[in-house]
Amino acid sequence: MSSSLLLHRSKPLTKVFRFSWVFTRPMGGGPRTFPGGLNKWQWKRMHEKKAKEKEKRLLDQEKQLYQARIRSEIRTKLFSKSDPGSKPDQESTHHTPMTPQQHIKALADRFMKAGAEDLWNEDDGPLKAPEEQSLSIGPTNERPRSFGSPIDLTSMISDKRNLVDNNYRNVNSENVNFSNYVKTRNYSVASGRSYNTARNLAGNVAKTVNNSRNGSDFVKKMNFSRPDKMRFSRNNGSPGEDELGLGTVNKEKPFACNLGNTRKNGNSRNLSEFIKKRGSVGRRRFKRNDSSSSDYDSDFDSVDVDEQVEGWRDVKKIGSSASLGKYDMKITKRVPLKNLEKESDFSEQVELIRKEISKKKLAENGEQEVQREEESILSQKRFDECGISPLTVKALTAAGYVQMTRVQNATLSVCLEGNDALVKAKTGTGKSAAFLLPAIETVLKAATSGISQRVPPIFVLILCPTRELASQIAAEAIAMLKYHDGIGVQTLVGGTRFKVDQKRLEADLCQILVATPGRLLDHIENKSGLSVRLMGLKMLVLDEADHLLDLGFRKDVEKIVDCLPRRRQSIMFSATIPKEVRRISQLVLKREHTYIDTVGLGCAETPSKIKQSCLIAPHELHFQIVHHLLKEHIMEAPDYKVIVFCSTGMVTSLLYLLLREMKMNVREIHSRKPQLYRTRISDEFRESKRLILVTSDVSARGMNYPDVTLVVQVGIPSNREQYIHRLGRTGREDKEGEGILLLAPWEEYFLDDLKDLPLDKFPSPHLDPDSKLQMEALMAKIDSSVKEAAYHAWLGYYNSMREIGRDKTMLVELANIFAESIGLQRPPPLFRMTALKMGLKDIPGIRIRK
Ligand SMILES: Nc1ncnc2c1ncn2[C@@H]1O[C@H](COP(=O)(O)OP(=O)(O)OP(=O)(O)O)[C@@H](O)[C@H]1O
Repeated sequence: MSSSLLLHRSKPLTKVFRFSWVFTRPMGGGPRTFPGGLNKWQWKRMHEKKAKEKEKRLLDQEKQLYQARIRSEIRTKLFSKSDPGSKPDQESTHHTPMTPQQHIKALADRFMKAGAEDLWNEDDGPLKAPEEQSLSIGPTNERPRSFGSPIDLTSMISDKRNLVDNNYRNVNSENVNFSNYVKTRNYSVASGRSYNTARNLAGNVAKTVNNSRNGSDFVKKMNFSRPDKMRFSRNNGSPGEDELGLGTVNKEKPFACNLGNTRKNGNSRNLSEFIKKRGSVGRRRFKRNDSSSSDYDSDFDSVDVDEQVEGWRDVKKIGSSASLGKYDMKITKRVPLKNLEKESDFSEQVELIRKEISKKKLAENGEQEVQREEESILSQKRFDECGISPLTVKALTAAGYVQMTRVQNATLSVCLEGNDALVKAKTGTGKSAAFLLPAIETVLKAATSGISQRVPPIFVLILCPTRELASQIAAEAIAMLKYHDGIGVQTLVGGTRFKVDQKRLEADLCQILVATPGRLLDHIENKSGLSVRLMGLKMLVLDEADHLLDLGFRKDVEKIVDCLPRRRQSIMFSATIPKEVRRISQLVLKREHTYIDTVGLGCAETPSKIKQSCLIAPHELHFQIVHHLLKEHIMEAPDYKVIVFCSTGMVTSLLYLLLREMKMNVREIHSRKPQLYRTRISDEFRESKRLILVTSDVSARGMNYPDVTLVVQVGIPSNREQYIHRLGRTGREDKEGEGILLLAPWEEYFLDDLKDLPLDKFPSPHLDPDSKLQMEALMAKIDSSVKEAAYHAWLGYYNSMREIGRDKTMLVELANIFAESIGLQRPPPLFRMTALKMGLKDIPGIRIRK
């Protein structure tokens, strides 16, 4: 498949149907007038027509898919034969989960209907075999058709025996055998046209037999072995009755077909019988050879070799039709009649085949190249080819960016044209630059428009969910603006002093503002002058768009959007865009926006180079297991860089303290920490190796810490999207990575949400009893206030999970086991109000603070 990029321009309904919805309701009846002033029948006909067109379109698509499949099947066969070292068919093709055969059968099943007749390629030959072309066998065509100079096997043997001997191996190994192919596809024919095929084939046999007195010798000399099964049968040639089971061929010598074996099959009449009835030539010949089945082999083999050698193109055609099995209605045109007309020159033919095969091989290598390109996040396009400012290109080059990533390539032109866009691309594929580049161009364009304004406008507003991410985006923007003068980038995030922000905004240049929604809204609502500056806004960017439209942020985002000018461009980016987000994206985007999905339908949303696995173990063992996993990983990867995600800030803090006690090189980031500390740790982790970061979801999205070797997720993530984003902190920029999800047995249901992702089962680790004791001893050293806070946070987090939150008794039981496992003698009490709000007031096991 070419690029998995999907471009879809959402169009408003009004574009499709520009009708006024006028319904005139007659007494007791349905509407008389339909949209567009159509009457009931016109309306109905219009819909029928549309439905037919749609069906035809779908059929066409399936047809193309089907044909491509056939071609790839043939290719696979060709090269698995040509390359002795290659893997067998099943392995060499990558069509999962269906095997190619299953897929073809499935597609063929769908063509079991009228309309499938036009399935063939143009070059497959005429729809009906012209009368003069068909081989006459049987009462209607008594005389065999003239094929020009018949193939003289005797002379061929004498002249070309060496060549044949030499080339047979090539032909045998490199070419697809018709019969073999037929066998693979379970070829059987169920129509009058298929009967022609039988006649042609039979005639072909007969002709060759007739013209080659030494046919059997020839075959013997070629050392053709007897095939294991070969079956031909037909019923009178009438449509629907005729059945030609073009049987199987010896696997070693695929050109060899055993007519002798055919006769053993009681269900089908064999070819010799068939020929006896239908053609005198065939009858005479087959009678003579009746005593020796190998001769029959020989006779047929020679024809088959002949066919193979004369043009393997026809193999392709035949392959296609054969693959339709009994559903095929157009066998006639598949008969490679014209091949029989020419006198064959073995050497030329073999040469031809060789050329064809090497051409195919080249094409296949090209395909592999394309596949490699598709796997890479980089596109073929360079930044200096995409029409952005040369100064930006210079800065990009200085930062080591030369080629665009695929998402950048896919989105840049759309964004530069001023369209609204919703963009989905895997984690670590360069989405930040994909929106920063058009943002910079927007500023450059707006700045040169020359309208002097009293207050300097902010041209681009970038919203993102976390403070660290805002800083990271601002830093990347500043790097891209390295050679541009007079363009300022600023951040507005929580955790800093409001007044300081305000002064900074007034004093320094700010055409691009990167902000978290809460703090930005504070500034807007405090009438700090920011709203006026935002009235000049040209572009709004939502990074981690799905998260910003989550319940936690949506209200703030809506309020912010309400304060922005309507004439603006809006673009939204994320690695995950669930359906609900697409639906509500019009809170921000114009209805006519472009949806760009570089992940592709049906493809895993996680980077392919991340090894993902899941480990199921009781909650109370989780900390011990994390320690074990870290130890193992550090031994395997000396330059380790690990992120451990915990469900809440306080649990993060507890695990951090415990790992620190265990002498691991560890840091923590979560929302309970002061912003300065968070920034410092974030910067340190970005620069470091051999470091473990224990964090809550504040680091889950967008954070670009290079070369993270392992991500461990402890406990169930809040949803599938969060799992994907956390995991995406590793395996960025096409690098390898590993992710382990650690779940309690009751959390296993979550795996249902990940069933389309390539998760393996992680083997249960052997936990060292000594380390358990050591851990208990160290846990005892940790301040109990931290443990109590962790217990409360744990309870709060899981209480908000629908699945467990409903069963309060169970929840409290599990929470109390957790409390015990972290060394709390008794579960810490809750405030009455808190317990009430959580619905836990009267649940056994919950203690209420007096
Ligand atoms: N054209 C490019 N050439 C080389 N490297 C690039 C290019 N564009 C981006 N990168 C690098 O790719 C890495 C990931 O980029 P970025 O953080 O923008 O990914 P992302 O898609 O936004 O990830 P996430 O979904 O996690 O937010 C960064 O280190 C960035 O420097």
